[in-house]
Amino acid sequence: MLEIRNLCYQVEGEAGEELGILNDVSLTVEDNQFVVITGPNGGGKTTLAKTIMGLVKPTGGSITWNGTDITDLDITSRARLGISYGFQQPPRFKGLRVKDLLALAAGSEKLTREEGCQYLTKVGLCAHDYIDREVDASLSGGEVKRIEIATILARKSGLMIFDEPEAGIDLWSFAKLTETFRAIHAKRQATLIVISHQERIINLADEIVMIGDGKIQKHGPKEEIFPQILANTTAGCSYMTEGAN
Ligand SMILES: Nc1ncnc2c1ncn2[C@@H]1O[C@H](COP(=O)(O)OP(=O)(O)OP(=O)(O)O)[C@@H](O)[C@H]1O
Repeated sequence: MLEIRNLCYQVEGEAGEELGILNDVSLTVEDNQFVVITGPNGGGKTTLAKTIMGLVKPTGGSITWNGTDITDLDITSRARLGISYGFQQPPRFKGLRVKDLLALAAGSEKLTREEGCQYLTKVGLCAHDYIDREVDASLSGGEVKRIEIATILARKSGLMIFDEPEAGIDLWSFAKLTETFRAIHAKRQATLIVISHQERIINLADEIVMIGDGKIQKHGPKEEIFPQILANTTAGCSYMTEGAN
């Protein structure tokens, strides 16, 4: 179980003022739940994901994973406890091949070529074309992104966090990816936290968390929250509700 209590992340603005990026965020995610975090741009979604992963150090509050307080643990220690994060803009590693990256992710388990290929297939990549390729600048953004998602799957983490996995991915690969998320969830293999604006991903969720202005604006079962979000997309904007005229 993931327990986030009163999490705050404040930074100093250009004029020396305090900016609250996350403001008193509390959230409990039960094991093997599929939670989608959504909300307006700049609301604080990525920052929240990064605090869970250990890439951003909160200025207040606590994060507990399966009873262990991980608030002050570094990213490596959190990864050892089974927490994985997929970047919005994944890094590339010169000299490393896709199969090496997947084997590194799988850790102590020996990863066969066939298993490596299966992970690539799950993210919509034609496995035999990619397994021996170097993870360098010759790969497109969408290819790198899918390879990174494949490494997260190979890690078999207890908590997988994906930041906008749909970004830069074509429709066919996206369909394959949503099917992979659905299958992980159906087998209750991991807790999934996915930052997304995509209806197809939101539809897979057990729960939706809507974040705006660094706060949780809404949180509840998909059946309850999703209709509210859809109804609110035009609220407050007279141009969208009344037309341009
Ligand atoms: N270190 C920082 N210093 C100043 N501002 C920051 C810092 N980190 C984040 N922000 C600001 O905090 C806000 C939240 O950023 P974050 O990336 O978490 O939003 P998001 O909800 O993931 O947005 P998007 O949907 O556009 O990806 C943004 O306005 C961002 O510019």
